[in-house]
Amino acid sequence: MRLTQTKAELRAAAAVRPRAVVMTMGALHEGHAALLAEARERVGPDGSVVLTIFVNPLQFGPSEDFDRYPRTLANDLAIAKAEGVDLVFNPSRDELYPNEPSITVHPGPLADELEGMVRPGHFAGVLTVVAKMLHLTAPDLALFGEKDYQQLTLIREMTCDLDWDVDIVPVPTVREADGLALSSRNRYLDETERDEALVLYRALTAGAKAGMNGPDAVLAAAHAELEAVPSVKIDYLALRAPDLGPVIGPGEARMLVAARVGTTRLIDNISITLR
Ligand SMILES: Nc1ncnc2c1ncn2[C@@H]1O[C@H](COP(=O)(O)OP(=O)(O)OP(=O)(O)O)[C@@H](O)[C@H]1O
Ligand SMILES: CC(C)(CO)[C@@H](O)C(=O)[O-]
Ligand code: BAL
Repeated sequence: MRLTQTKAELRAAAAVRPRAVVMTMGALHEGHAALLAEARERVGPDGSVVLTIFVNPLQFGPSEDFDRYPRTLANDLAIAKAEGVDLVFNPSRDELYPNEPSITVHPGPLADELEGMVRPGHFAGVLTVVAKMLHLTAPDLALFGEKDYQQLTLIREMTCDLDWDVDIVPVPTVREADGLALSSRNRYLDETERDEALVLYRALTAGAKAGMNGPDAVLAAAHAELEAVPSVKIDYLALRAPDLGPVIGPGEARMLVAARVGTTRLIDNISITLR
């Protein structure tokens, strides 16, 4: 496994194909490992898997956790090696953004909803760094977790609308045994908050069980669970079509939730079949 910190080294690295990229902000856990394992499986033993680790300042608001975001490079490299990663790209901020970029990606209206309503400008920052990483790594496929469902949807929109020849592969959310979605931010939670955080998954599964009774019943069931733990502050609970447009009739839908547990903001989502 090679570690590169410069764009020049990355570009010069052997152009083995097929090539898969997994983009992360580091602090790797089993959710990231699942993306890397899927990447390795898809490219086969002769293809290459590239992992990017970069805490992207562009996607954090001024009062968000950029400074305290966990940075655990030695442990990340050990996980990457165990998952058969060929190349890790871990640039510094100055390497990736030598100047404050004057041109950034301008996402469509979905970027102003849900996460975007609470984190204005977040998805412009995400899509800008994803665009840069796609150009720099020139992959055949790029894998993203369904845990960040709106991000995945917007990345698909970007590569489709801009005709980029890259396969965007979704990977299902990896959860703890009790259902909590793995997230680098879980390490901010103390013991009490860790228990409280489980209400997100309880709300989603209660909603999914109510799917046979229609959208209103789904939302009511999920709200009832969330309201039972008033210390958890809801940013949004939404039921959408799989492409995050409005729900239109029976069939597949997505329920998405974001909430604050103490000072930690968590997100999760689930697929729901509406009758
Ligand atoms: N539990 C998970 N299951 C599957 N994929 C995941 C999971 N958690 C993160 N990912 C995916 O890993 C990639 C990198 O995510 P990121 O580095 O932000 O990790 P994270 O755990 O989501 O961190 P954060 O706490 O900031 O949300 C994204 O595609 C994300 O969707
Ligand atoms: C896709 C990403 C690596 C861009 O910084 C980030 O938003 C993340 O980790 O999900
Ligand atoms: N996992 C999405 C990256 C972020 O929260 O900024």
